[in-house]
Amino acid sequence: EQPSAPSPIAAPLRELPWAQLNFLHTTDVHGWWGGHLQEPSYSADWGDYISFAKHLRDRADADGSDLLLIDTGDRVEGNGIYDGSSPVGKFTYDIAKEQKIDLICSGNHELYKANSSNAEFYHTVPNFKGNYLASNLDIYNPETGKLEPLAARYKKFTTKNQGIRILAFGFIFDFTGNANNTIIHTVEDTVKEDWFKEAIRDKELDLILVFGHVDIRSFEYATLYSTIRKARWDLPIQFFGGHSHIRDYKIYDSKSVALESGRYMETIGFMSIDGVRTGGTKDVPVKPQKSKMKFSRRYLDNNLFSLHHHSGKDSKTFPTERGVNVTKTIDQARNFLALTKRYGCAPHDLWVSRRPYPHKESIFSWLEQQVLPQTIELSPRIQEGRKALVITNTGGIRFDIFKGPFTKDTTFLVSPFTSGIRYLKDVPYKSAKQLLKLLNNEGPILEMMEKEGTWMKSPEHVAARFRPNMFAQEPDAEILEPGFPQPQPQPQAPLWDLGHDLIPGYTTHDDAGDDGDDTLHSRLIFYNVPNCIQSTVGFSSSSAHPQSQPKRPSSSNTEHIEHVDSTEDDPEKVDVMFNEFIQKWIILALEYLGEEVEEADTESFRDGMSFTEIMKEWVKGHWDIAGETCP
Ligand SMILES: O=c1ccn([C@@H]2O[C@H](COP(=O)(O)O)[C@@H](O)[C@H]2O)c(=O)[nH]1
Repeated sequence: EQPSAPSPIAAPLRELPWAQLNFLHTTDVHGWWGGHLQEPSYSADWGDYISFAKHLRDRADADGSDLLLIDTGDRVEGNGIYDGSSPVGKFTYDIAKEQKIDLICSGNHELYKANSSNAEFYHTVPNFKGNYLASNLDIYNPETGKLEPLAARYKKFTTKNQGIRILAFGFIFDFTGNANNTIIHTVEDTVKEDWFKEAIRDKELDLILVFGHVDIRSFEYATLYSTIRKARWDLPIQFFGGHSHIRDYKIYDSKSVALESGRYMETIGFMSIDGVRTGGTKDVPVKPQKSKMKFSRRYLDNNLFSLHHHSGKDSKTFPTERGVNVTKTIDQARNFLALTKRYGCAPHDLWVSRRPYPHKESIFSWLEQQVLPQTIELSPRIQEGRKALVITNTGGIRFDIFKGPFTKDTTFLVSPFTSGIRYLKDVPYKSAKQLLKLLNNEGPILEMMEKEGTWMKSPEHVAARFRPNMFAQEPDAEILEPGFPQPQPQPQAPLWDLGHDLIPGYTTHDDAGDDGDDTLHSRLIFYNVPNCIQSTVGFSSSSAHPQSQPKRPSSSNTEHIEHVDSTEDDPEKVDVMFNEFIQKWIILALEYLGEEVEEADTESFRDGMSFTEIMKEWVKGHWDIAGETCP
């Protein structure tokens, strides 16, 4: 782990369900190679993961089983190690490649910008030569300009010890927000391709493995499952997914399941299968597929207490030379980038999902009530007496702020993106004031987003559309102030009786039940958030816009353009300001409201200064307590 990482706290653990064929799975790492330096439960780093995988590979070699490592994309954007270097990603590729990953693919974050997809072409694909798959992804070759698959469409291989013959595909969901140097073929189109149909008809197969940057409860995986199952009624099909940043496990049928392994190096997913047919090796005879196969999953908290336990090692025997070197490389990169440089001191925690919105400890309430209005009120147009509505998407905010030092690192963890704020001058207020509802509630904009698969919320929150019980019910307004709902102790399995005080953390409920997490935790409550929040700037406090602080985000189908109360102080026109990332949706929504606006009418705020920089400036100006100690 990194030198400043907090030590993990001992906790009751469930064992690894080790079997004939085993997998370790990472997804949505988003550059968190250094692990979590403020959270003991997730404080192991990529170097530790390298040591851990080595021990498990040795175990497989010793008992004749197999172990495969999988990563399902979104390795970039979300941490100073990636976003804080110039050019971005300077250290990322060399760190990532030190792990021996058997199957790897791209996520959407590798594809938002041409420079990151080209970096896949130049770095990740060759670094994982033969293991990178791109079943539905093409790139315009930056050397020749020709469109070609980013990597092989599929791969057939035989496992080292058991001789299991595996056909693997590496997909990305039907993403449409990519830069124009890549092309994504929809999954529906891809399964109709001759090469796909031929590949799955291969008779010399023991298992089909579909991994991808795809929500395991999505239409895309449902399509892949039904297509393959129709062709191969009895073959095991193992899915690995990602993108929605959650721990989840789906059972398709008795021979097909899917695992999703969280986000940000918080979780290492473990999966095992027993009863797979073996093609035979010199040590293992040909064995038929068992009529009753066994699939098991475990979500490991990524900390050294867990990793030592599951590898049967201790602090002396765990670190491998390669792992230690990678830990050092990460530390050197962090130092080079001065990620611990302090910009201010956060007076208390601010949460993305662990408090409802609005709430005094919601990161969105902080942005809405402090950062955005206090920044934008200084702009010349507001100083001249104009008013503005400032709208930003909640998905641009990626992580919590903990009480204490707010560093360069924190800046990128919270807001890694480069988009700035843009504005439309003098929009009729009668339309502008309807915007937030249109962006947040069901209606034409949400229908279009669903169709396109582009979202304004964070992936965790988007995932809730397939998982209706994911979030706590909206609490009543009364309980929001002055305190907040306390996590309830959860009745637990017998390990609870060992007398441990359980640490709050993931308590995953999935298709196999409640026993997937390796660490027994007390339950954390998560709350849903709207797509967008809005600040009002330049309004007198008595005429503050009614929608700036929704009491309860509404989900009614008819409310998206309902009448919003007018007051006498209503201006005739306001500036509509918004995060550049949602410009398309702002324009569409205004058009829907009857305004004639187009991209060319928008202007950049403060010469395109990124929202990330804006937040950093605010922290320096408001939370800087030079000389004072910061807890
Ligand atoms: O420039 C950007 C890029 C993305 N977002 C937000 O992130 C999600 C996608 O996140 P994943 O990790 O891929 O699931 C997207 O829906 C946006 O909400 C952004 O705000 N700005």
